[in-house]
Amino acid sequence: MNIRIGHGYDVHAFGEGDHVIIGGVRIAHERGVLAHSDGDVAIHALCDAILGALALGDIGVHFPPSDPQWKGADSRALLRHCGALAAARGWCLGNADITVICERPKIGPHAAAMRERLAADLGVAIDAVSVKATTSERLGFTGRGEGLAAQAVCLLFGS
Ligand SMILES: Nc1ccn([C@@H]2O[C@H](COP(=O)(O)O)[C@@H](O)[C@H]2O)c(=O)n1
Ligand SMILES: C[C@@]1(CO)OP(=O)(O)OP(=O)(O)OC[C@H]1O
Repeated sequence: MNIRIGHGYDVHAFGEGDHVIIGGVRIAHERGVLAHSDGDVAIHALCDAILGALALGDIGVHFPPSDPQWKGADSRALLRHCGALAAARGWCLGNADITVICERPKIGPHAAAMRERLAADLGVAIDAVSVKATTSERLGFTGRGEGLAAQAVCLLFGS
């Protein structure tokens, strides 16, 4: 069996707004995020992990921020596209593990819904997708509440 590993990282600064979208879940919040798309930091990191495992460049190559097509884009559609790129090359997702880094919002209450949506978009069982969170103990830009960050790793397997 062949296996591939991929890693992704993304950041979005907070801006005006009353909600954020993380892991495909809309969460009421006193700030929004600055983004060309819906600014889903967890999905962007996961897309980059999948693209990295495939050695197909990064999310900006496939969905350029300069392209009006992606303005306000639903990141779940981008994730489905990345999953399809893997499937077309004979790769299946073994598992993915995402860590969201922020003081707020709290991710824990939403993690199950995120896992469900991400697993559905990638056509895998929910136990193949993990969503975790950590603060950065008030240190750095996430600690100061200036934005959201996320890291993701994934394993692909193929015959
Ligand atoms: N945005 C966040 C951050 C953290 N959590 C949960 O709280 C736990 C403790 O966080 P520490 O940074 O103090 O280690 C963490 O393990 C998460 O379960 C969260 O839900 N949302
Ligand atoms: C998906 C895209 C499309 O503009 O979303 P953005 O909101 O620009 O987010 P970022 O993570 O900075 O870069 C990825 C982009 O390709």
